[in-house]
Amino acid sequence: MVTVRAPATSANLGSGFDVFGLALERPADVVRVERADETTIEVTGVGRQYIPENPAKNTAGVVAEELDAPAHIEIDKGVRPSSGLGSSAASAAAAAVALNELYDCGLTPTELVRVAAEGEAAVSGEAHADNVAPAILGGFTIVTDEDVTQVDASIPIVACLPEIVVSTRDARQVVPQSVGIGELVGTVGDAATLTAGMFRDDPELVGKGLRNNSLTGAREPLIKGFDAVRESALSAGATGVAVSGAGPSVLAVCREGGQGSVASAMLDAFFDVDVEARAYQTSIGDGATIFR
Ligand SMILES: Nc1ncnc2c1ncn2[C@@H]1O[C@H](COP(=O)(O)OP(=O)(O)OP(=O)(O)O)[C@@H](O)[C@H]1O
Ligand SMILES: N[C@@H](CCO)C(=O)O
Repeated sequence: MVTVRAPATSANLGSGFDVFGLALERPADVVRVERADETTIEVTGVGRQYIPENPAKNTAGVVAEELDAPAHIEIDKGVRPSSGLGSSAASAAAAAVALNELYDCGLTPTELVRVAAEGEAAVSGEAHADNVAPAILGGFTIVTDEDVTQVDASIPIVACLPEIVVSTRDARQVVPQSVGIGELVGTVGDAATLTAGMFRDDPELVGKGLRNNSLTGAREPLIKGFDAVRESALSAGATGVAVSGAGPSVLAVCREGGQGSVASAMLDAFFDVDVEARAYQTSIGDGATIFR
């Protein structure tokens, strides 16, 4: 039996649609695998009623099929599904790392990212790896068709999750299919600024890189109260705010020790538009961890 904890993640970060991702210290999924003749899945924890136990429809089951590693898989969900915090990716990442260990497959962490991305494809229709990469590798990650690059980074974060459901599949429909040259130039500038900030552990630069972006910004209207929540977070000291992944979570980058006031400002702003929410005061953290 092997048990793995894989963290929640936040993808896109404004300027890095389908490219950037970061691991959060919390929340996380815990997945336990045991060898079996055929794959079965049991789900407990937050939002379990929305998660299929049919292995063909669960990201962890798809990973078991990809690795040809049948197992009884117990998933304890800490990351709410359809949260924008990489819920489906946390299970896929934890299952990939756990099954690689259980069956001694010998895959490298980067190879496991590609396997876990197939689990994501089963639920969102496309094998984007921007959540599974940080869920496995930790820190800040940059995913392209050819490569996965990981950078250790330490930045304070608030991830505010409202009681709204946005599915990744639906949120991908609102992203524009093309952008103009001016927008492209701005996006490259923001992405480069954010990346420099990650290397320097500099919340000011990372926050600047989250600036409003026409691709990921197209999702803001799907989140009731988004503009007010962003303004409140910035007034409370956040250096930048963006939709987390496909939403509805809202990510705020904070200065050292600034998470408390930013979290409470974001919760108040959601409350003012009658939306219940919870805020994780966290920071960029480690990837999947095996418990022996
Ligand atoms: N193990 C799993 N954990 C969570 N959701 C799963 C799992 N397997 C399948 N799903 C399905 O995936 C969907 C949730 O994935 P989705 O990508 O929409 O949310 P998310 O992972 O929280 O968001 P994002 O990718 O934007 O961060 C739900 O429909 C859920 O039923
Ligand atoms: N890059 C993905 C992340 C969500 O899974 C998207 O924004 O659709």
